[in-house]
Amino acid sequence: MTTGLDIVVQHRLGAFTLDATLRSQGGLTALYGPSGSGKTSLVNVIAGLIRPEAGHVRHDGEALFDRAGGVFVPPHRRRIGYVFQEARLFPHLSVRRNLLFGRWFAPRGKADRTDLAAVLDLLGIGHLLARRPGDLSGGERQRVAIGRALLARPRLLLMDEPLASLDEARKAEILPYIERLRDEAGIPIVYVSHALAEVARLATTVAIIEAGRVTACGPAATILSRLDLALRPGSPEPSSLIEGFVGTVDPAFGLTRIETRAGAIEVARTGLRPGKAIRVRILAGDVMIALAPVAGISALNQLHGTVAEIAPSGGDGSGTVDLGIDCGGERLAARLTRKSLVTLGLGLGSPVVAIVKSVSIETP
Ligand SMILES: Nc1ncnc2c1ncn2[C@@H]1O[C@H](COP(=O)(O)OP(=O)(O)OP(=O)(O)O)[C@@H](O)[C@H]1O
Repeated sequence: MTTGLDIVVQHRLGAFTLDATLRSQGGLTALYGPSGSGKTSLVNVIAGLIRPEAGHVRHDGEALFDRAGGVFVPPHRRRIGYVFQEARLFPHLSVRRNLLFGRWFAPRGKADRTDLAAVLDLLGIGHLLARRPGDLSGGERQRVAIGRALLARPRLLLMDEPLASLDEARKAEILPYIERLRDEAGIPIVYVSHALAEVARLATTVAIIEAGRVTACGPAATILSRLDLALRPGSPEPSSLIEGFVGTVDPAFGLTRIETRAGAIEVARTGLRPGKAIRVRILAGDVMIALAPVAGISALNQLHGTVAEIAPSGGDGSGTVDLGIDCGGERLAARLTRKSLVTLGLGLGSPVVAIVKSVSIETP
């Protein structure tokens, strides 16, 4: 029997197409991607809230959905717990009754008192039983919502940005409980997030979702080392992903201006809708560093910034270094030789001009 999740789905939602393949083995699988990339849709497919046009969803070898085989297990029969962004507790019920409501859905005879005690202990919510949701902090409410889902004895737990509505302090408070859940409860978790730090901390497996497709999926360490949203010094080929929107188009030269916090970036592309949110990727090896703007050069894009990070790109003794350059709040990765670093006299805080040789568009 194949264990874990095995998903191949195609489904249209208006103008959006979900066309995703995902396989993961237990632990915590993070679905990571920008807003609107299809994370929630994929979770809804797993939960059975969306019936895809084609494909299959299998869990531990059992088909929950199989278009060709005519299988569709309804959501309430899937034994899948779902924790949303906001806790969705019943405001008029105590924490205890909210929790027991979850247990009501557990398969008969399987839930007993030990379950409740174990869940209270796991999530540190034993002292809250008599309170009502309105008297809890956001983090406590979320812990109760997780507890309610667990008490239904799910085979799989779906968590869709469960920390998104919490401030930094509350997030920090709840993260250790999610780690415990991952390590101790033995229930596989599918966890949606667009926060890299959260994914890096929690994920066993990472699936990157972009424009409805899973563009990378594998062990967290492998995928995160390829992830370039944050500069990752020492990775094989660091790059930067910069968010912006489509500005003016110059049809005469076939160029489009992308407005970003790092400054305007011209790309050799037309046909992009003005105002559309877009991301550009710049490979570290495509960035040259100068101490002042350079005239008489073919590169169109020169971004002003300061050196915020310097790290050797290979092991010690490597001839190259990776720089993290802060350009108006965006982080640009640049790879240059150690000799250039010394010749230019660069150190942390040095003002520089990043000359960008090539740019690719990430979200067409
Ligand atoms: N019922 C629907 N009809 C038409 N379009 C839809 C429908 N549901 C979702 N979409 C579109 O599908 C795309 C993916 O939405 P989804 O909520 O899955 O993204 P997401 O990655 O979870 O985003 P976020 O991080 O903002 O929650 C979006 O462009 C959304 O507008």
